[in-house]
Formats: sequence, C-alpha cells, structure tokens
Amino acid sequence: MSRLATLPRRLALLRPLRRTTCTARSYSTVSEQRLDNRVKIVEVGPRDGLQNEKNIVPLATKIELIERLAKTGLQTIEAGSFVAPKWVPQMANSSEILSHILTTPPPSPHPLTYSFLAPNMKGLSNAFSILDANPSSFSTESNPSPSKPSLEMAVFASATETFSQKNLNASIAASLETFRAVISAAKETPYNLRVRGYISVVLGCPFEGYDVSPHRVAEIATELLEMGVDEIALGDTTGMGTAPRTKDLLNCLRSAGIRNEDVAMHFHDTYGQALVNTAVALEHGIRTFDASVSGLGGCPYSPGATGNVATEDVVYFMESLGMDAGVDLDGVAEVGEWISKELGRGNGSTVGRAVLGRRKRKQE
Ligand SMILES: CC(C)(COP(=O)([O-])OP(=O)([O-])OC[C@H]1O[C@@H](n2cnc3c(N)ncnc32)[C@H](O)[C@@H]1OP(=O)([O-])[O-])[C@@H](O)C(=O)NCCC(=O)NCCSC(=O)C[C@@](C)(O)CC(=O)[O-]
Repeated sequence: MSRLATLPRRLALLRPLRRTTCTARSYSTVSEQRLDNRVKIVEVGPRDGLQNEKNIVPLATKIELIERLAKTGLQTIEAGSFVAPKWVPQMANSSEILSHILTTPPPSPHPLTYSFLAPNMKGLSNAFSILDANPSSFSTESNPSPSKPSLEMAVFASATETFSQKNLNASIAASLETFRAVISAAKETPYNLRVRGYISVVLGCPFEGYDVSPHRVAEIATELLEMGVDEIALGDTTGMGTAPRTKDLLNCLRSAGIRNEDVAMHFHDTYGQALVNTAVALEHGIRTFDASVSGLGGCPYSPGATGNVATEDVVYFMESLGMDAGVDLDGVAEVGEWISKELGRGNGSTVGRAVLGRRKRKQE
C-alpha cells in the first residue's frame, strides 16, 4: 500500500507541529470541524507554467492547452498576463488569448473562470480594451450567466522588498498603491471583475532567504483584502516552504482575522515539499490550491525555482484523501504528457507518468 494511501483521512499525523509565535484567536483543527471534502484547484499552467519558457510558445498551442485543461473539469484557469512584454515576452499575446476566450464557444459545459495578471492600470486597460470589444460575452456579478466565462484579474505583491523591486520595479508600498487603483477599476461597473491578490515569496525569498516575516505577509494580505480583493494567493515562489513554517504562516494569518475561505495556496515544488505543505494547509482548513499541469513553471525573478506543484499530483493526492477536486485525473495526465511533448521537455508530474505508465501496461 502506498504511503499516501495510509495517510489518515483527517491528516491527524500532521497535528504535532511547532507552535506559532502569533496567538491564534480561534484555532480549531479540521478534525474538530465538519470536513468539507470539496477542493478547488486553480490551474496556473498556461500563465505561471509557460511564462518562463525560453522559446515563445505559439498562440495556437497556448489556446489548445487552455481548452484541453477546461475539458478535464478544471474550472478556474490562469490564462495569461497583461505585463510589460519587454519584462516577460512569453506573455505578450495575452490579449489574443482573452479575445479568443470571449469570441469562441466554451470548451466545457462547466462554468469557467479565466484569470489574467495585471500589475498596473496599463495592463488593466489592455484587458479592458478586449472586454469593451466583446461587452456581452462574459459573465459579471451584476449580469451572471453560467454559459459565459467569468473573468478574474490578479495583482501580485511581494512579501520582501528585494523581490518586489526585482519583480515589479517598485517597493511593496508603491506596488500596493498601484494595485489599489487596479482593484477598484476592475470591480467597477460595467466590468465587475473578481480580483485575486497574490503575495509572492511568503515562505522564502531568493534574495532575502528564509527571513520572511509571517506578520508582514498578514499585513499585506489585510491591506489587499481591505482594497477589495476576493482572494489572497500565498505564493511559495521558491519552494522553500516547510510544513512547520507553512503552519506558522497560516496561524499568523488566522490571528490577523483572515478567513480560510479567502486564502489560496500556491506551492512550488522546488524542494519536493509542495504536497506536504498542501496537507498542512488542508488540515488548517484551506480549500483552494494552485497547480500547474505537468509541473510546468518557474519564476523569471526567482533563479533556480522549478515549477508549480503538478496538477496531476495534487488531484491524485486529494483523491487519496477522499477529497473531491472535480478533475479527471487520467484526462489531466494526458494533457500533461501532450504539453510536455509540445515544449520538448520531460513530463514533470510523477503521478502523470505513473498514471500513463499503468495505462500503457494494461494495454500491452
Ligand atoms: C510592472 C512593470 C510593468 C513595471 O515596469 P517598469 O519598467 O518599471 O514600468 P514603466 O511604467 O516604467 O513602463 C516601462 C515600459 O513598459 C510598458 N508597460 C508598463 N506596464 C505595462 C503593462 N502592464 N503592459 C504592457 N506594457 C507595459 C510602458 O508602457 C513602458 O513602455 P515603453 O514606453 O518603454 O515602450 C514591470 O515590472 C512588469 O511588467 N513586471 C512583470 C513582472 C512579472 O510578470 N512577473 C511574473 C509574474 S509574478 C509571479 O510569477 C509570481 C506568482 C504570481 O506566480 C506567485 C508566486 O509564485 O510567487
């Protein structure tokens, strides 16, 4: 029997972790709550996964990737990034991707949400120009329609000053002021868009090391929530997060009054800790997790960081715990193999390789 399969349903083994320096206001473990077995996986492969690829991926391949992913049951897909092309050339055709999404029939019968990064008003205006050209082709809070895609914009702050300068050419405070305008404009009528607020390097910084204050992360998260973001995505950009430090961070956020339902975890698997940290976050009560098909990715501003935790690995892990991600594991494994071949690289998902290997053996 695999080690995963022997994990107790309610993750009781993870209980004895180092205590946080913050005083938790109202801590109760998952085993004390009624376990909600639904989890949401945010597929970030088409954006975070591809942004670091050296060779420009053809637009048709990006669109095919998004559509194949949507057909596996994934309902939230990060599809592009309205950033300066001279900084991240791979994302330069995000306008075309958004335009395609709004002008073609949805690839899946499920309601779909597509997310795009926008670090400033210039990026948001570029997105708005596509929306203005297709005003009735997306679902809004004031005009909801399950047959039309919903859209989300994402701003991205950093937990350390050095990473903020490298990633955004701005201090944390200056970037937050820019985001205030972006968040408010995105939420205004007629767009009424959902907004996600990333915080990068929350568990380790490529420039400042492990010295990232969970209190500072809680302060930035609080500020973003007060500005109106619908969700905070905590980015372990470097994959330096460990189980105890993940626990400390989440306890600190809870002490600051931040609700689990407003938090998503965004783990990279550089040190192989992503699923352990995912288990800690599940135990804490988090139910939204970012992942990238085939473990694609890396961050252009985090030298040496490898990809996001693979979607296939997260889906398999959730299934082994009796959690429901609503994603077809075989289907997503096929997409992982397909995109790996398209990019001329090995499949980065251990589960994807195992699922496809097992299927091949059965066919022989
Ligand atoms: C924020 C800026 C633009 C500031 O960059 P800057 O150079 O300081 O900006 P600027 O205002 O001086 O503008 C410079 C040029 O860029 C243009 N420009 C300015 N803004 C835009 C825009 N939005 N779209 C298109 N063009 C833009 C602007 O018009 C101008 O053009 P020029 O006059 O030279 O021809 C830049 O730093 C940038 O684009 N950075 C992008 C960083 C990035 O994309 N990082 C990766 C995403 S974050 C991430 O991956 C982490 C995450 C989210 O996954 C979570 C995790 O794992 O931690």
